[in-house]
Order: sequence, then C-alpha cells, then structure tokens
Amino acid sequence: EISLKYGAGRLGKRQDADMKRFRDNRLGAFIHWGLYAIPGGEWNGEMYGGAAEWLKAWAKVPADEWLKLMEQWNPTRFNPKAWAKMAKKMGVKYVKITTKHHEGFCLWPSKYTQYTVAQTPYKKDILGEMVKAYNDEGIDVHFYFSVLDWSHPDYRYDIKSEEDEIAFARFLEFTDNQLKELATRYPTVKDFWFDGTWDASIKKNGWWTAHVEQMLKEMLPGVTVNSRLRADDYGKRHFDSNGHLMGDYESAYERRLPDPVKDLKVTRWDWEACMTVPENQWGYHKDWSLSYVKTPLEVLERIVHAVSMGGNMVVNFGPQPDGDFRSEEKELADAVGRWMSVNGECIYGCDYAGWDKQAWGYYTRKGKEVYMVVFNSPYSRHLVVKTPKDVKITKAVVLNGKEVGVKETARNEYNVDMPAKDPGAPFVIKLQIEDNT
Ligand SMILES: C#C[C@@H]1N[C@@H](C)[C@@H](O)[C@H]1O
Repeated sequence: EISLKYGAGRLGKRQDADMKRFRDNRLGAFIHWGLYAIPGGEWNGEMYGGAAEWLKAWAKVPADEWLKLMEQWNPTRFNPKAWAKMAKKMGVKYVKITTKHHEGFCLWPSKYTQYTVAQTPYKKDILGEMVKAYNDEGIDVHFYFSVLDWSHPDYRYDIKSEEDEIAFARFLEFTDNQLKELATRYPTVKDFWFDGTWDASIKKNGWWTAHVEQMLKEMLPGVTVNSRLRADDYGKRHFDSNGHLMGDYESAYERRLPDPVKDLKVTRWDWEACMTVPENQWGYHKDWSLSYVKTPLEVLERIVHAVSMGGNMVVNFGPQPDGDFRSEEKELADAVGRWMSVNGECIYGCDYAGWDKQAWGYYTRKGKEVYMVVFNSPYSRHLVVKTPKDVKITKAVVLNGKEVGVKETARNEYNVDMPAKDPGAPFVIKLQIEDNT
C-alpha cells in the first residue's frame, strides 16, 4: 500500500450506534427543493428535458439572472407538518434535504451569502422548519450540500493559476463557514451528503475534503459523511489510492444499483443508493411525460434490491414551487407506505443474507431470520431456495399471512410453496432456519 495523508480515515464498516442507526434505517427520502422548482424545466418558453435542477446550465442562464428567481420564492402552500406526516406514512426513517444545490440558493438564512431564503418574500428559515417537523415525527434529517456553487465568484472548476489558487482558497473558507453554520444551527442533523465534488479543483484539494470530514465529526460526534465528499492525496474519489472506502458509506449509486450477482463486493462496505421517479428529475419538472416514470412497484423493487445487498435506498421527491407535492409523488408515498406497513420488517434493520439470488426476488436477513421478498411468481407454484452448507429451513410463514409448505428437494435445496391465494402483489415469506455453520 502507498502512504496517504488524506486517504480513508478507517478500515471496515463503522460499528458505533450512530452508524448502526444509519444502516438500520434503510429507507430514506430525498427532498430536492430550490429556485429551480419555480421554472420547473421551462425557460423563456422552451421546455428542457434534462434534470430540472440543472436548468440554469441547459438554458445557459447567467447566475445573476437565475438568482433573480429569489423574488418569486414564496411557497404559500408549504406545510412542514404535512410533509413530515407524508414521510412518516411512507415509512421512511430519514429525509435528506438539499440545504444548497449547485445554484447556490440556501434554504437556511446563511450569513455568508445574500442568496438565501431570508432575502426572499418567504423570509423564514425553511430548513429549520423542515428539520423540526421531521424530527418531531421521529424522522432523522440528513443534509445534502453541494460544494459546487454557481453563485459564488470564487468557485473554480480547475486550479490553473495563482489567481485561481487564491480565489479557491477563499471559496473553501466560505464553504467551511457555511458547513459550520449548518452544524451549529441544526445540531440534530445526522449526516452530510456532499455533491458537486467532481471538478479538478476539488480533486486537487483532497486535504480539504479530509478536513471537512474531520471538522464535522468533531462538531457533531457520530455524524456520518458520504464517500462522494472525499478525494485523497492523488485526487482519487470515493475509494482512496489503496482501494479503501473514504467517508462512512459509498454514495456512487445514483439512479443505478449494483448487480445482485456480479457486484456482491458492495456487501463488504456500507452504501446508500438514491433514485429518481422519472428517468432523471431531482428538482420539480412541470412535464413528467418527457421520460419514463417508475411505478410504485418499480420503486419498491429498487428499495428491496438495495437492502438485499446491504445498502440503503433514498427515493427522491421534488416539491412544487408552491410547497405542495405533485399527485404522482403523493400516490407513490401512499403506495410504498401501505406495503411497508405490512412488510417493513424485511427492510428495517435488515442486511444481505448471503444466499444465492433466485428469479422470484430477493432475500434480506436479520440475525437468524431470513426473508424472501417475492416479486415474480413462478408457474411451478414453488419458490426454489438454495441454502448455504449447514443451513436448514425449518418453517416458512407469509408476513401477515399463513404458514406455507417447505419441501427439501436435494441437499440444501428446497421448494417453498406459494400462498394458497395469490397475494396479487409482492409479498414476503419469513423463514425460520437452523444455521449450524
Ligand atoms: C449530477 C447531479 C446531481 N446529483 C443528484 C443527487 C442531484 O442533486 C443532481 O442534480
């Protein structure tokens, strides 16, 4: 291994109570809310199909013109308590909120920039209202923070001159100040999810990314930080030059998931995926007909897929400029919540089972209990299960249902019966096992 000053701060999974809580939570929601919600993908009468929170870039809008949107920021229908109840009903255990996206507009009244809610008709600390409402419902709050800041004159995409060096040093100090402000004003925050860290300017300042991780962990003991913040001495991101994960969990699975057979390496570390409901819309977009919109079942399968491989899943919501949610997102939260209310025990506190994936769906595991989450019912009416050596199945019961038959068909191979009446939706069978490994 090569010696690194700014590589991984720790080897192996964190096992402290705060990380266990992060891991056991498993299901989160993303809230992407900012000035970009106002135009909703349309600029000067032209509709752009790209991600709505990147409209400034697609329509080539200068920062000062874009930030004039602040004059329209007044979400009159924003009801933080209703937002928190919607999240609770969906069964999410945490919510990741965009404190500041690439546009540079802050949902909190930062004293380090003029581009904040305090300078809008809304005036109030909208981030603080959300943190309180979610925490009051027992939901953890995580902060999304974009290092990339299109509003700041000292941001640099690369460092090519002494002038760049001096300006970017000012920018990093500005960013430190905003992060300290967030950690001080909202001490119940449990995680910082950094984004906008792909530019050469950041990769050339791996020391700063290590400093940010250390600074936040000193200010908020137990707080978690995603791998996407981190660059090492040589600009390597997420995993350092010795292949060790930096930060507390891998955060590279954005709108994609590891393959359940070929990518089992991810089960060796903590990771969290995040996903959009349309193909690629995080912020509010007026027209969801421009791309495929996942059904609640397709969202649910991605949640189970992540947990079956030892990961968390964060489902994205892009609130409207008026502070309400579009109907598709309300229906999604309802549908996932209904399923989680019956089957949540196969998600919360569960992990990779270590059993061979089968066509009918996914395994999750909690200690001695193994769950079969069935998405595809076989014509044979039997669910094939192959157990590891020295593991036997002793019983199988449908969650919120009846026991089903289990027949050993060969060494470590079983046919588990389908429920007598087809549930007509993904269902869960809880296995009792004898594990003599
Ligand atoms: C690219 C990019 C960003 N990363 C996602 C989490 C969204 O914030 C998107 O704008």
